[in-house]
Amino acid sequence: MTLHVYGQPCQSRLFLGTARYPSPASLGQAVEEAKPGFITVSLRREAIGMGRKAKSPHAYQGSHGFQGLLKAMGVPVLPNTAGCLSVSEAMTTAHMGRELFQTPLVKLEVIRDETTLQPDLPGLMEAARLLCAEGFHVLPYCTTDLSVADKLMQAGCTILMPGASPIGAGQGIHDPAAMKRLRACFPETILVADAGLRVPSQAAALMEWGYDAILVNTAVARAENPPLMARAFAKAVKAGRMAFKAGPTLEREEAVPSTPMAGRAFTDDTQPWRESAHAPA
Ligand SMILES: CC(=O)[C@@H](O)[C@H](O)COP(=O)(O)O
Repeated sequence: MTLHVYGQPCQSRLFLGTARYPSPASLGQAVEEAKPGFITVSLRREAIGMGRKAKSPHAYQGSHGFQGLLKAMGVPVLPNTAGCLSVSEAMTTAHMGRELFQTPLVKLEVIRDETTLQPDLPGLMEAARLLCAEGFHVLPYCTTDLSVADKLMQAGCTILMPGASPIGAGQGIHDPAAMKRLRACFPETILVADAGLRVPSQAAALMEWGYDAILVNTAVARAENPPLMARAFAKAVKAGRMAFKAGPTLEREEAVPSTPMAGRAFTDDTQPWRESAHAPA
């Protein structure tokens, strides 16, 4: 089943960040290898020749080279508000993204501070409310907090992007139970696991738990061989999704003999083998 992001079909369940690559060629090759569903672009950090406090789309006129590169990749762009420290800054950046890339989509980040890069949750909820009311299609970078998820959904978000661990730190999945709980509590919501992944097995695990997609940047961009790592993540996301659809067996506390009893070669009805909720076809 194809993933749709606010009605837009995705060619892949891997979304790729475009920052911190060693060169434009390396970024281009990584995108070529991963064939991601989206590439996400930080207006504040990526636009060439831009001051950090740029407030007008005209400040991005010097970024034609980078925009040309993005266009050449032929992958839908998801503008993001990475690095925005306030609601107003995130709103301004979202408007610039809409104008530059002609899309209502925005990956919304409102961060508390530049050291931890943790989401400022009250700010995030407020910005999400305002942007959704303006017709933006908002993908909020959030935590696994269930009440925050409720509020973001009430604001009009149909997709959530919970962080697995701090952005750029490569610490993997800090709290697997919380990631699984969010999945279980919001079975109909599109969940894109975001931030902190280091190796493809972590992306595969999240997909096995039923996450709909993965966003990764640093693990690919700062790998020794970014295109190869991009390809590895793409394969892991596919494998994880396939395993989820196949319906993994339950983990058990005790051993269960795998040798069948005489006359019962193909079934063992005394054992529940899977969760009752099955993966979609
Ligand atoms: C580019 C982007 O959106 C990042 O802010 C994102 O959260 C990815 O995090 P990693 O760099 O840890 O993969």
